[in-house]
Amino acid sequence: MQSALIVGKKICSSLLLRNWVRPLSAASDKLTNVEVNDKTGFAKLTMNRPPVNGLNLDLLRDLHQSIQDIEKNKCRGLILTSASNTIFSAGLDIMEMYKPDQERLKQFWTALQDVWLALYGSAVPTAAAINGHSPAGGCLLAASCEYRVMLPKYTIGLNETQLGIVAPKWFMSTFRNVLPRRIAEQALTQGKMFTSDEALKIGLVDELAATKEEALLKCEKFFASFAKTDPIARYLTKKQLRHNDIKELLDEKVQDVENFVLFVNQPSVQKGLGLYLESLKKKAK
Ligand SMILES: CCCCCCCCC/C=C/C(=O)SCCNC(=O)CCNC(=O)[C@H](O)C(C)(C)COP(=O)(O)OP(=O)(O)OC[C@H]1O[C@@H](n2cnc3c(N)ncnc32)[C@H](O)[C@@H]1OP(=O)(O)O
Repeated sequence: MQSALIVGKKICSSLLLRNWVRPLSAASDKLTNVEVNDKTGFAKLTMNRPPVNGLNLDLLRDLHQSIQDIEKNKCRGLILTSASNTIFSAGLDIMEMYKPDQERLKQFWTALQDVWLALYGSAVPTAAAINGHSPAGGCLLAASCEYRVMLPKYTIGLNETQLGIVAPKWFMSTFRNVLPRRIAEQALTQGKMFTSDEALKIGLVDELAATKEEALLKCEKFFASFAKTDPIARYLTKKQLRHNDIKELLDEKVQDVENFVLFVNQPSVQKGLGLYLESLKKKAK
């Protein structure tokens, strides 16, 4: 592989002697972990924020950094997955939105925008190995990738309307990029969570796999399908197809943060989030 290491160079080169999988990021306290296969050039980006990979400010910043590192290293594919055995990601960490610190709330939404822009617009081919439940923000991350492989008996979807929340435009365009418009409209208005089988049927995921290992292999097979394409032509094609969605957010990025802050601070929204958090905690008892 041609890529140059940018993080943890010494650790990585010593690892290379005994193992062809090297970590791109060396810090042990990170909420994401990146491993690059030097034979294939494929990077596995693993979210690791127990118990549910709730997307808080720190995880979002970490994800953004990792996506940028993978991109700078000119990896040949990025597979997004989870360290949990049952949850891909529970979506946005509701604690970031409930009784929030106002400055942090802005940073939080900006970090989510940045992750989406980096992942949805990535020059590197992207795939998600969805090895657990994937509601809301978790579904957004998976749907931002170019290919999805899911394990059976989990659920995935943009459930915002069920929480009394309106998904922003760029969540919706991500769904519309994957699903036929009519199905996207129904799914979004119903806030529907799909089982793995249902998700396969409507095309929200591309394949099912029995195990995480099989899911990772299927993602790699997807990357291998580009073997005969020119990487730059491939990227420019993807870029043009996704251009309008990305431009729409870039043009309204600051306004979008303001809309979010205004929305979250509404007393009725705060009340709804509080009740939802309580219901999640009661369920855990
Ligand atoms: C105009 C523009 C306007 C803009 C308008 C604004 C748009 C906002 C868009 C919002 C996007 C989102 O992603 S909103 C987030 C939506 N996410 C969800 O609805 C998922 C909710 N969670 C679940 O369904 C489940 O937890 C699930 C993920 C399946 C895992 O189930 P399990 O039984 O394995 O685990 P649980 O016992 O439920 O959860 C373990 C612990 O994690 C906590 N937990 C679970 N999900 C959590 C979450 N998302 N945030 C915080 N905490 C969470 C639980 O309370 C438990 O806490 P303890 O009891 O303390 O251990």
